[in-house]
Amino acid sequence: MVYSVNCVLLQAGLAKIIGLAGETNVQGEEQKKLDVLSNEVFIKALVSSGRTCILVSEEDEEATFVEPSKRGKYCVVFDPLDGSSNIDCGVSIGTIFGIYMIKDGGEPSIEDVLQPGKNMVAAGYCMYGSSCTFVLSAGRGVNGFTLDPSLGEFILTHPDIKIPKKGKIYSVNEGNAKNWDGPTAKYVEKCKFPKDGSSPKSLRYIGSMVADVHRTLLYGGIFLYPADKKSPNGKLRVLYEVFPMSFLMEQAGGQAFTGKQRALDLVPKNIHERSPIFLGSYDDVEEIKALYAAEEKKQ
Ligand SMILES: O=P(O)(O)OC[C@H]1O[C@](O)(COP(=O)(O)O)[C@@H](O)[C@@H]1O
Ligand SMILES: [Mg+2]
Ligand SMILES: [Mg+2]
Repeated sequence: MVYSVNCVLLQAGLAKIIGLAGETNVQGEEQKKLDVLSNEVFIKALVSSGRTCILVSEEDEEATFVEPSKRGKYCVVFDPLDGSSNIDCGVSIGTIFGIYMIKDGGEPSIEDVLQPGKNMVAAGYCMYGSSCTFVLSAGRGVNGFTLDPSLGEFILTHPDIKIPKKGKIYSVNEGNAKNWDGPTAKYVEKCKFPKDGSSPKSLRYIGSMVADVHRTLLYGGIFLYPADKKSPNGKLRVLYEVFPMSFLMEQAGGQAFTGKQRALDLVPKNIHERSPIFLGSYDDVEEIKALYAAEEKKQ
C-alpha cells in the first residue's frame, strides 16, 4: 500500500522533474533529480509507515536503521528510480523493491538483509510508462496492477502472470559484446543465427531493467546482463535489482541464473554487491545454463 501511494506520487512528479541533481551516488553514478527525490519519498514513507526496520537504497551508501519508536519487522531493499538514463527522453523507468522479514522480537542487524533472495517474503516493481504498472509477488504467484488515474488506485489487470515457457525475444546491451565471455557470446550468436532451423530471436533493449524485465515477463524471452572483461561482476545490484526480478521470474514459472548458480541462492556479502544475471522464460534460461555448464566442464 505504502508502495502504491508513492508510485502514484512519482508518476505525477515525472512530468515536472527532469535533469541532473549535480551529485554522484555511492557507486559513482551521476544522480538525477528524480533519483534523489524518489529516494527521499520512499525513505520517508517507509519510515513513517511504522512497518519497517532496515532500509537499503541504491542511492544511500549505508543502510538506514529505523529508530525503535517507529520500527516494524520488515526490511526493504530498493532501487528508487531504475533506468535513470532514460528519464530525460521520457522512456519507461521504474522502482524495484524486495522485502525481508526479521524474526519476532529480534534486534535488526545488517545480517537481516545480507540474505539469499529466496528468503524474501515479497518483491515487485512499479513501471512508469505509457501506463503506470505495479507488479507484485508475495511468494504465491505474480499479479499485475494498472493505475487508474481517475481513481488514484491500482486495479488488478494482470492476475496470476505466467511467463511463456519459451520466448522469441532476447534483451542485452550488445555494445558490450567484445568483452563478453564464451557462453554469453555463443548464446547471443545462437539467438541471431539458430542452427536448428528455428527463426532468429528479435532483439529488444530499452536500458531500463524494469521495462526490459516487464516485457520479458509478459511476452517471454530472456534478459541478460552478463559479466564482461570490464565488469567481472556484471552491472546490476544483487539486493535491489537481481533478487526482486529473479523472485518474480521464478514465481511466474521462469528462471534466473547468474552464470554459476540459481540467482536466488546467492548470499550477498555487502549491500551494494553486483552480479551477472540471465533471467526469463524457463527454456531460454535452460539453454544458457547448458552453455555455462559445458564451459565449466572444459576447465
Ligand atoms: O546502459 P547499460 O550498461 O546497458 O545498463 C542498463 C542497466 O542499467 C540500469 O539502468 C541501472 O539502473 P539505475 O538507473 O537504477 O542505475 C538498469 O536499469 C539497466 O538494465
Ligand atoms: Mg536500477
Ligand atoms: Mg536507480
